[in-house]
Amino acid sequence: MRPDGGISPGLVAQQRVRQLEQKLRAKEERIVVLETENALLHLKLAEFRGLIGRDTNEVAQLNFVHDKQQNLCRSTSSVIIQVYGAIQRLKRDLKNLHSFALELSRDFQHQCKSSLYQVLTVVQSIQLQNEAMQTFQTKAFDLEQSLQEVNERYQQEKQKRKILHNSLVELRGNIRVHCRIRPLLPFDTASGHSVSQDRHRKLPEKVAHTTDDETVLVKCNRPGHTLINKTFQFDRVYSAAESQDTVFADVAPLLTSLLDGYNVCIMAYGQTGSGKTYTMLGPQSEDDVTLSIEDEPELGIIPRATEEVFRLISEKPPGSHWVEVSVVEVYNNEIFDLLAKDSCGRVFGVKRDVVTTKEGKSDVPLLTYETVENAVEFLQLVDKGLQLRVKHPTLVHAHSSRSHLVVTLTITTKAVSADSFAPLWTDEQSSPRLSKELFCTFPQQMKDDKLVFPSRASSPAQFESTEKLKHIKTKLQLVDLAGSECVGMSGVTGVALRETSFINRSLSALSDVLGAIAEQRSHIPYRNSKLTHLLQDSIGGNAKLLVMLCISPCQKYLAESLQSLGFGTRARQVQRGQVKKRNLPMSSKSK
Ligand SMILES: Nc1ncnc2c1ncn2[C@@H]1O[C@H](COP(=O)(O)OP(=O)(O)OP(=O)(O)O)[C@@H](O)[C@H]1O
Repeated sequence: MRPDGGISPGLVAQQRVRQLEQKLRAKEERIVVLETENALLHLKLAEFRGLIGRDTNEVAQLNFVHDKQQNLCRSTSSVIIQVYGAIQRLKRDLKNLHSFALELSRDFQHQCKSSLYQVLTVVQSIQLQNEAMQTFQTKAFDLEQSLQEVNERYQQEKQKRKILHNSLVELRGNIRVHCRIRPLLPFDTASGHSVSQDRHRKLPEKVAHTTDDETVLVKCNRPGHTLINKTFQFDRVYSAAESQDTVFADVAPLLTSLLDGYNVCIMAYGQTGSGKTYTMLGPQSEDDVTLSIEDEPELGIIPRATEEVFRLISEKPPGSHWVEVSVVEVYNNEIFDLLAKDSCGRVFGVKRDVVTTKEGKSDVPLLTYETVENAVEFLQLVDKGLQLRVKHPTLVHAHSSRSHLVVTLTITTKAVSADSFAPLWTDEQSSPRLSKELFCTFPQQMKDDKLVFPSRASSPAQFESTEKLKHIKTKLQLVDLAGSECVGMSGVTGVALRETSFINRSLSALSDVLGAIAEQRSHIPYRNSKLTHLLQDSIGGNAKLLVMLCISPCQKYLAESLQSLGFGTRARQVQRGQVKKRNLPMSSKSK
């Protein structure tokens, strides 16, 4: 140190060196530290470089991934853009849809409202209808009740009508005689010219007239001859103008009786050409005898009666009745079966015989019976039979029938045993009577199938005879008699004369039978001719007979007309009175 108290420069330099040395040492230490740190940093750098090397790969990979992601992002963006566009469109659609749905919903609401309104209206109208229906138901119930009452009354009235009908028919007698005067016809003039066309020729004189519908007046005043002025009364008289319809209208009630259990016979009697065949069958041309339902206005009693029978049957319980037909002709007192067939099925007339069964009824063994179900089938059968009927020209007309034609409809009625018989007949006034009568009067017959079912192998009646069911048979015999002419008038000789003689004999036998019935003789000579024998069940006794007298109005046939009117008058003498139903044993009468 210096006396002035100041610090020498050496010292200051020393201090300075010491300080610098200290600083150096501190710097060196610092350098060591820094070198250490540097070394460490180098290490770290190396480490980091290593890491960087690794990371560079990773970065490359990441870059790759990044690129990919960017690509992905780009494609995603485009997808997103597309999706966005789609979403926008969807939004628009949704918006449209929404507005459409709104519109729809408004419509729906509107429709709902109107439907509801309609439903309400319908419900209201248904309610009204228901009320009306209830009123109707009440009315219908009332009506049903009154209908039932009316029906009951109708059934009662129907039964009363039946009683009245049968009483009326019974009061009219079991033999009725009607007379039909035919119009003048071309063959009435000698030349055969038409009556209306041949104005210059003198018209044939008419001698037979109707004065009312029950009286025939025959008036003839020829110079040199006795005056004839006679009236004849019959149950009904038809003028020339009266139609087939009118004639049948009076016949039809008998058919009701047929189904009530009576045998019925309708026969046309008269001289040749007087209109018997016309009345019974209808008009027939020379070469064609075919009957047809189409010729309706001209049809005669036989086709009409058959139609009526089928109509009446149709009102009965189904299957309770069936109809069989036989067609025979009685020629020269022989019976010919006009429905018999040869082995080839051709129809030809076969001779048959008529016998009396032990019950006193007439039967024709082996006679052909055909079951028919309607009038058309029936007409076809009758047509076949008519083809075989014997006809010859006479002086009166060209196709005169030389045989008696007998068409028989046998109606079989199914009836169950006595205790259950009534139900089948519930609609018939006569049913209780008939059933009672059948089972009281004919117990033997009901037991004896031979009576109820005569010898017919093919008959359904016979088939069912062993069953509990029993059958009642009634017969409708429709007869077109051969002409009752005088021999001189018909102008026949030889074989034809023989025919005429047989015809007249059988008609005379018929007249005798009616006479015997009229006189209530104990013996009725049915067996004097095949004709009367055949018709035995339908004439007299309990049967109803209608004789249709056919006469010509011409003076030329005066004698024949008077003869026919006489026959009719005789037939009419038959005592009127209660008619018993069919099937009474007739043994005492028919011998
Ligand atoms: N009421 C009538 N109306 C129109 N024509 C009739 C009438 N009656 C008969 N005739 C006609 O007279 C002719 C002779 O009649 P029909 O053949 O019926 O006589 P018939 O009595 O049966 O004769 P026959 O006994 O000879 O067979 C026939 O041409 C027929 O058409």
